[in-house]
Amino acid sequence: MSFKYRRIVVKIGSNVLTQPNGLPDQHRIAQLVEQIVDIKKQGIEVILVSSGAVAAGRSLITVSDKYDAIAARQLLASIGQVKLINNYAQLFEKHNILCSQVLVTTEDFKGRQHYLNMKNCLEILLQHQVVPIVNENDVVSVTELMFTDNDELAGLIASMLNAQAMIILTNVDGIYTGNPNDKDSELIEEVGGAGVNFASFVTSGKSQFGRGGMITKSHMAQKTAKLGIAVHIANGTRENILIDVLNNKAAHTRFIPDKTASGKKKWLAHSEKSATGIVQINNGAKVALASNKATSLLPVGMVDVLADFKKGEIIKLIDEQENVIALGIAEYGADKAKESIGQKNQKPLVHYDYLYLLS
Ligand SMILES: Nc1ncnc2c1ncn2[C@@H]1O[C@H](COP(=O)(O)OP(=O)(O)O)[C@@H](O)[C@H]1O
Ligand SMILES: N[C@@H](CCC(=O)OP(=O)(O)O)C(=O)O
Repeated sequence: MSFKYRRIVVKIGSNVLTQPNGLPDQHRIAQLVEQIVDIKKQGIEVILVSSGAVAAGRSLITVSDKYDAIAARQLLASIGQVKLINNYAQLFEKHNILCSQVLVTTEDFKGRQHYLNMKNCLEILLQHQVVPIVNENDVVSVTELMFTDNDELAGLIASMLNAQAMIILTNVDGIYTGNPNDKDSELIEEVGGAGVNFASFVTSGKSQFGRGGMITKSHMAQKTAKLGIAVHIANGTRENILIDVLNNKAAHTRFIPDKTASGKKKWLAHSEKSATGIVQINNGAKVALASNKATSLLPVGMVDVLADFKKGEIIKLIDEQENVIALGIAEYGADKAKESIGQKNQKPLVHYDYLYLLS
């Protein structure tokens, strides 16, 4: 059996692109480009999310310890991104394929209009047979503006573009039941549904040049699969890995996708950082929202408005224990919401179509 996808996001981690001595692994990068070209020839659209700017920068310049970590990262990424993208451009050119550079920050995903601008940009590149190569704009994104890592960015891009699958290439075969170097650890080949507690067996250890580690990768994979996108975590250091994953011939970890969520719900799923308002709901409302029925949030289930919001803004719904349980778009502003707290027969504050449950 092979997986039939029309559009995929491929994320390549720094370790896959870099040799242990810190220099770019030209041979491997060339082989990955060749596989992407083959996949494109099969009529599958590919968006590449590539890490490696900081690692490439490190191979070109030495930064003294006296500079703070953020400044050093800005310097390395600014120099390294040029090398990284040049490398890709030359390799794709050999196959008469154009690639493009798309550098983003978390700000580019906030606000529906900005989000749609970004989506249009990537769509027009794909319509012109270009391979977009996306990376975080590490030069300007500092601390609070940063993505957790490029796995988060890849999940956002896959959701934004309604991809059917996301392939995350790292330096191990997938998620193991323990430390991957431990002989008792086994590769988990399939993850279905929510509720797996990755923290119980995935250690916080990272590969030499990685940023997030396997825990954030697992959470992001689970979140993405919940939106209806299949996620494959596989070993990018193995020959022919992309083709083998698509033909289901490589041992790796696959997250089985849920039912496909709508575009609005996919956007909401990644919008927690853009939420303005906070509304507390009672237990009855929490149970009703979590049921399989398409339920909107009615004022009768509201307990309090803890942070103000305007009509059309994203709000967080929290339960009585103050856990965030959902994100939604407010049908009206905080003033009107406060007036209708606990009342029956009122217009829903969040319509089901604009509601995303976090668990
Ligand atoms: N249970 C586990 N299964 C697989 N990898 C794990 C596990 N626990 C920790 N890891 C570590 O996670 C690393 C991969 O994550 P990361 O460093 O973020 O890679 P990348 O640079 O590809 O994003 C592996 O090299 C491995 O050392
Ligand atoms: N944007 C950074 C990479 C950040 C990142 O998430 O790295 P990785 O964990 O190797 O995927 C860079 O290009 O160096």
